[in-house]
Amino acid sequence: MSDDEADPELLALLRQSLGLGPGTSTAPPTTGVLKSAEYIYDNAIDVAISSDGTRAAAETIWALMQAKHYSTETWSSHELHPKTKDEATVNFIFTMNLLNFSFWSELPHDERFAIEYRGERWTGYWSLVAALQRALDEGYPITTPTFWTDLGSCPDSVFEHVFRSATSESIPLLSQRISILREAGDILEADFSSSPLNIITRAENSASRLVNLLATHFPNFRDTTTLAGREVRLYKRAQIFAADLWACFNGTSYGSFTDIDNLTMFADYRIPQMLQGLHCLWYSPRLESRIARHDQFSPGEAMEVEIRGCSIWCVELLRRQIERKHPEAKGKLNAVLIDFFLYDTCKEMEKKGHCEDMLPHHRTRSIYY
Ligand SMILES: Nc1nc2c(c(CN[C@H]3C=C[C@H](O)[C@@H]3O)cn2[C@@H]2O[C@H](COP(=O)(O)O)[C@@H](O)[C@H]2O)c(=O)[nH]1
Repeated sequence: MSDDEADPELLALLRQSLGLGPGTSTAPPTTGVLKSAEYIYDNAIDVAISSDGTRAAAETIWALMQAKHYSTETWSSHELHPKTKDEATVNFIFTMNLLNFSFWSELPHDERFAIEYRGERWTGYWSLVAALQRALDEGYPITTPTFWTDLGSCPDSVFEHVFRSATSESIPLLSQRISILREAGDILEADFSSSPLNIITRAENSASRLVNLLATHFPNFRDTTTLAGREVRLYKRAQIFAADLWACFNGTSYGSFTDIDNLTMFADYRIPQMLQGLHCLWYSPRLESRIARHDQFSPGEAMEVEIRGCSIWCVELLRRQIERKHPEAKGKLNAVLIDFFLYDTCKEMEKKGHCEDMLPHHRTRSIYY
């Protein structure tokens, strides 16, 4: 394991004691996520990857991405995503990715947690983005880290107001979301002068180093678990933070990374559903029946880890397959764009009711995704 794959926390302490800067390692930094994904795939029992399914899906995905001219520009085209290319948007993206987890609901669509904003009801990930935009419109500096730790101007009731639902269902894990913001505010003050920009600067244009810095300093980004006795890293929100910056800033300014292609797919609960629906992922009958009956999977149980890890590895195989068949894709395609494309496509299909006949996504209540 390269020293950037050693335990990031231990490494940071070691560097500090040696008086070295955080980014002094010579080896190109890696996060260890892709290696973890391959290990999970090699040891999985209830999840497998279909080579026929992956080959077919690679063609479909590439054709559709081409037809849609899918690129980093797509990120800013979403109505609710911030449009200015400045520090305020960096803070918005950081806040969003501290909270970008677990929106799923067992209630019927019109009863589930929703945020009313600009005359529309937003659910899922978009409910989070809408809540943050609405709070800013209402004058709450919700994307300013020093606000999160100011109990005088930001008691819990402010967060309850910011995330107030248009239905009787509250946002899932509200108390955890509040704790995450308060803790992140304290850590930012202690280690980064209360500015998320300073984390990006310290990453020295390396997306991997940015991911490792988040995992080292912020427990809520430390999305790791074990499988068959070995620690595995998934780092879903830490990676998507770097990816959102890259896409929002079109690979320039605060989104300029020399190693963006080292990021993997983000192990959430939507993309695995798409990969299974595209016949890339195969689930064992016992796993499929648990998902079909909306069983809750505990964070870290083998089946849940296998779904997440094999999804990451499957997108890596999709990327390799596309580049094998379409050499022109080299340098234009990476796991981030495939992931973003699959997420957006899944949401478009859901809007048209095309997800009804797909196996549901798996249910895990977790702050990590
Ligand atoms: N792998 C992956 N997971 C993603 C996203 C996004 C949104 N990304 C935006 C940025 C660029 C894209 O173009 C999207 O516009 C949210 N999620 C995750 O999904 C879950 C929410 O699902 P639902 O409840 O159905 O909205 C939850 O775990 C959330 O963390 C993604 O892109 N990739």
